[in-house]
Parts: sequence; C-alpha cells; structure tokens
Amino acid sequence: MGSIDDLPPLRDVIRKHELRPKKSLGQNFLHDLNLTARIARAAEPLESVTVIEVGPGPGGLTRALLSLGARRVVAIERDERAIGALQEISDHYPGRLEIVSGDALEADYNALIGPERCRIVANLPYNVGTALLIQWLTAEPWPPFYDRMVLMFQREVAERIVARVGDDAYGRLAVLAGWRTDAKILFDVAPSAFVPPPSITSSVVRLEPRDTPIPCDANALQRVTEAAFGQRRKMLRQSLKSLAVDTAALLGAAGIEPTARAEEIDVPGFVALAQEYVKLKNQ
Ligand SMILES: C[S@@+](CC[C@H](N)C(=O)[O-])C[C@H]1O[C@@H](n2cnc3c(N)ncnc32)[C@H](O)[C@@H]1O
Repeated sequence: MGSIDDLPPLRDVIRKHELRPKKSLGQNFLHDLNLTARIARAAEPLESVTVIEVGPGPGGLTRALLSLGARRVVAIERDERAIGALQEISDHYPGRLEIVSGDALEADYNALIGPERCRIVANLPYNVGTALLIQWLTAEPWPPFYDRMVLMFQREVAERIVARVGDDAYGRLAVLAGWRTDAKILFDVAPSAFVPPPSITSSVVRLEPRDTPIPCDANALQRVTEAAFGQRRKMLRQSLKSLAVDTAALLGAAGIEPTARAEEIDVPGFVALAQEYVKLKNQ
C-alpha cells in the first residue's frame, strides 16, 4: 500500500472506526492510496477547485484529493459511522474538508458549493450511482454547477454511459450523457482493489459538460427515451404509444421513420423527438 500523507493506512482507519462494509449502502472500500491518487489525478488540476465527493466512506479518495491540492472538498456521506474517520482527515487538512452527513440524492448542490462551479469526484455506491448521474445530467440551469465529473461505476454501467448508436450498450443513459456531456472511460479497476471485492470489474469515467448542447427539455428527453428503450425491439410507432400523443405526427415532425427502432436513433434524433413531444403536449 502506498502512502500519500502521514495519516494511518486505510486498513487501520477502517478497523479503528469499525467500518464493516454494509451492502445496503453499496460499500466497497478502496484500500490502496496509490489507486485513489490515480482517480484523483483524473480530476486535476485541483488547486483552485472545490470538489464534491459523494460517499467518502473511510476517506481514501478524500485523502488523495486533498493531498493533490484540492482547495476544498465537500464530502457527502450517508453512513454516520464514517464521520469520525473523516473528522480525522479534516483535522489533518484544517479548513479544507467539509463533511456533510446525509443522502447525496437529497443534497442541494448549489447551496453546498456557492456561486463557483465545482468538480464531482466519487467512487459511487452502486445502488444509487445511476440515479445520481441522471440527476446531475438533468441539472438546471445548464451549464451546470460542475465543470467535470470523474466517477467510478461498475464496468457495465460505464459502457452504458459512453455507448454510441449501434453499440449493444446504447440506451437511455447513453442518450442523456451524450446529449449534454462528452463521456469517456479512463481505466478499469479490478475487483481485487476493493474490500469486499465486487463480483465484476469497475471503470472510472470522465464526463465533461458541453457548453451548448442542443436545446431540449430534460424531462421530455427522459420520457421519450424511457418509452423508446422500454420496448427497444419494437418499432418506434409502437413503443412511443405510451407517450399519449399522436405517434405518427411526432415521428413525422422529428423526421424519423415510423418503422425505426430505438437503437437506431442517434442523440440528435432523440433530441428532435423530445422537442416535438413538448410541442404536441402543449397543443
Ligand atoms: C463504493 S463506497 C466508496 C467509499 C470510498 N469513497 C472508497 O472509495 O473507498 C460508497 C460510499 O457511498 C456511501 N453512500 C451510499 N449511499 C449514499 C447516499 N445516498 N448518499 C451519500 N453517500 C452514500 C456509502 O456509505 C459508502 O461510503
């Protein structure tokens, strides 16, 4: 295990604070500070940056972010057992770590960071990772409260985020991510890096918000992609019926063949469908 600061090794921190991993909180802890530093480096430069970290747990990634110079880390953790460990890190880096005890799904990010944009860096709990990402991708106003996200997901989820039309993993998540961000898988992390080891490989993904995505209502895009990919093997003239608008008019106005299937429609195609859906709904 490498050391990036003179705080105790993570294994000792976990033992001292009795942080026995809980499945219900998606807890798979990283023990190797060299690895947490590699994740943090993907968010560099950090010097003048406020980082939001979701789920710091015993603080391996938190320590890496602080040792690499993040001006301020706001760490949101749901497990109260971790607060003592985080407090020790805060004492080591006075004034730079703000610990928020609570649920990241309920957090008011704008209020937490103030007027400046932040960077989101996290080894996300697998049970709420996708929900958090969708929240951040559909944030308003846009450009959003963050300037970059560096996030760890299960490999299968990472593939769904970066997929392009024609890929097996292409679906709702890829459309939302592709609409508003440029997303890339940076590297994989083997199950053996975690305690307890998950059954599958994880991947670190970088998402950079586009300054000017094609204008579109995020809720409408979610509705349209949900309907289309909910029945992905059906033709759109059938799968979009659940939207309760005139499907032929919708597809015609968006310039999409009624016999096409969701997996054949690229991101601009879905944006066009969402724009026309809003118009038809408001008629
Ligand atoms: C995969 S672990 C990562 C822990 C640590 N960052 C690491 O890399 O070792 C996920 C963390 O998210 C926390 N967590 C789970 N659900 C959460 C939620 N809704 N809001 C905030 N934190 C949450 C868990 O308690 C756990 O500490």
